[in-house]
Amino acid sequence: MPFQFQDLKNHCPSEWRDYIEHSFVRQLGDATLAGESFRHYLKQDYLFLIQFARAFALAAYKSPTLADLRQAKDGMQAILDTELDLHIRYCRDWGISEDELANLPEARATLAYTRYVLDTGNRGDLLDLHVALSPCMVGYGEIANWLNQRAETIRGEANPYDAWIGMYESEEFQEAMQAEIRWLDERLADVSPTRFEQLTRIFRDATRLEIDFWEMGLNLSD
Ligand SMILES: Cc1ncc(C[n+]2csc(CCO)c2C)c(N)n1
Repeated sequence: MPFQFQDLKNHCPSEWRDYIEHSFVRQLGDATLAGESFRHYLKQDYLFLIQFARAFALAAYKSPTLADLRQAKDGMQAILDTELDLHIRYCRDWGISEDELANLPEARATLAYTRYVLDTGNRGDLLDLHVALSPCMVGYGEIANWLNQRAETIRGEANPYDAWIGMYESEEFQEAMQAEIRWLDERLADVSPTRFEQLTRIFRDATRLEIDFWEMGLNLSD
């Protein structure tokens, strides 16, 4: 039986659920999340995005084929040329200036997660790195879909977090998420059970670090 991305989730169902259905996510959906928590999250997410651009640069270095190299370059370019600018504008709407963003210290949860991903990529190969990136690449799309099928979720102007959900439910983002799943399904089909066990550990750890990122937002921890 070839392995698939779905098998990674099946190997840590409680961690995956705790990430997707986290209190931060629920409160964001039903519009009860404290603005202060969301602002803390947004500020740290700016720093997170910068480190993720580095992770795509590492993916380029670790690319065995031209197609992989181009894919890594596109990922880095998307963050540097589009997403960071969008994020800066979004932060401004929430009262966070570019100057403030430029002088932020990294919270421990941001440090732990991003450096874990970079270290996993450094030690391993491109598949290890993609598995470490996958809770980020796939989870946010799943979160938007989970929120949309939840009765308690409020959409539209009554929810100040509506634009956040809108970003990750967008066709463009959902397509990028599916492309990542297809890439992983192709590679995972060829791995041995032992190799799959190693990859499961990486997936579980990265998912736990996503949970910590939500916790950091809720608790305003640095
Ligand atoms: C903690 C945290 N986890 C995941 C994402 C989502 N995300 C960040 S970079 C990226 C790749 C797209 O170019 C995606 C999907 C986030 N923003 N913050």
